[in-house]
Amino acid sequence: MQLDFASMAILIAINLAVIGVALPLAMGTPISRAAQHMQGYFLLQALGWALILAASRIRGTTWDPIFSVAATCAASAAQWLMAQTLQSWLGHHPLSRVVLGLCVLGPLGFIFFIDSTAQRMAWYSLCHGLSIACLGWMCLQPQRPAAPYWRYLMAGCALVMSCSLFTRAYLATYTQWLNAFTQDGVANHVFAVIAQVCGSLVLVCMLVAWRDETNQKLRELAMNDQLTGLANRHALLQAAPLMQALAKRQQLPLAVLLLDIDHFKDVNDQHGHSVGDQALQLLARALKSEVRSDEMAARWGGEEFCLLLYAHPAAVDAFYQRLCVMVQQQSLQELGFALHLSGGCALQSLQQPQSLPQLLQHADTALYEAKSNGRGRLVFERTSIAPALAPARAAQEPSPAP
Ligand SMILES: Nc1nc2c(ncn2[C@@H]2O[C@H](COP(=O)(O)OP(=O)(O)OP(=O)(O)O)[C@@H](O)[C@H]2O)c(=O)[nH]1
Repeated sequence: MQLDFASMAILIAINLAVIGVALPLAMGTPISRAAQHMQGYFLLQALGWALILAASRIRGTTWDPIFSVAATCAASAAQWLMAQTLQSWLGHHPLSRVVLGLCVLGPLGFIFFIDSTAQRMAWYSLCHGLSIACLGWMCLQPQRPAAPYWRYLMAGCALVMSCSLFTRAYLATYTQWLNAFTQDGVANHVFAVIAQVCGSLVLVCMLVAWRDETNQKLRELAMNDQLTGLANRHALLQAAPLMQALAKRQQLPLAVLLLDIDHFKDVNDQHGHSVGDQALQLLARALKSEVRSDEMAARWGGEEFCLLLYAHPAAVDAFYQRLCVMVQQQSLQELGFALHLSGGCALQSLQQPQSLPQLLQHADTALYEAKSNGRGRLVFERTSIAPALAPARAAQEPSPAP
């Protein structure tokens, strides 16, 4: 079966136009600015192929050069839109100016060499190949790190495309083998297929990598507290059943510790809301440095933090003491006054494990008791297995107001 260039060009143009038109259906409307650029890329490429085909049908007439120049303009504009899409994803890159220059020089040189089919083709292929090589380099040297594997694949596609365009420029300049975009024969077919497959692959990679990144960011937003960078309540509630099950299976102690900054309202009132925010961030930093990687610290809400620790009561108590000293020292240094903490703790019974809401309820009751009894202390919930520690902590000095 023989496939002539005209049939192939028609198929490619229809294919690109359909992708361009259907893109909003796949991505959902309204589409982002980057997706609009991508849509423009497909539609302009389709237009470029249609114009090349039209020019080949009217060879020798005055319309031939006009259609041919219009085709190169469409392909160059598509190239520029691809660079724009890439930059929307990976950030602005200085090489984009070079791409813009090549996208302008390509059609200009094409007009300059308009009388020689081989020369104009060689020039345009060279400019196009260089600008695609620049896009490949932009994928390898992004302004911000992102999806390395997808970027390597995109850079590989760009390399294949630019090599095929340089080869085409060479063949057009030094051989009779290939001297027109529309010439029938294997060479042009191969170049057309490479351009379409690699061009589409680059854009698909961009879309998939971008979508993955966005999903990842959304997951992080849903699970993290924006002010402190700690896990949020939702993340803790998700992680807790697994930690409870692990503690039960391995017979580990599991403590639910609620921590609350004392007189935090006064911090805000006396020093301002931004200092209050700094105080929360300071405590979060201390928690991150003290809590082990298999345990969990989350901002429960306001100035209250919830911790899940694999620790016996004595270890929880030691943890609390260490944390209080650290937070007091750091807050004195950084904020000019000392922060004090109250804590309420409930322990999961190894014999009759309670549900997380029950444990939280018990920890909250213990925290309330710590607050009522003067603050600046850790209270264990009464049914927990460390009754001896509660009075010991209760003997502490109540924390002064900041
Ligand atoms: N700066 C800042 N303040 C917050 C934030 N979330 C909650 N707050 C403040 O935290 C304060 C909590 O006040 P209270 O519940 O009365 O607690 P408290 O003053 O610490 O009193 P005790 O807990 O009884 O010692 C309120 O003034 C809230 O406005 C936040 O993200 N940033």
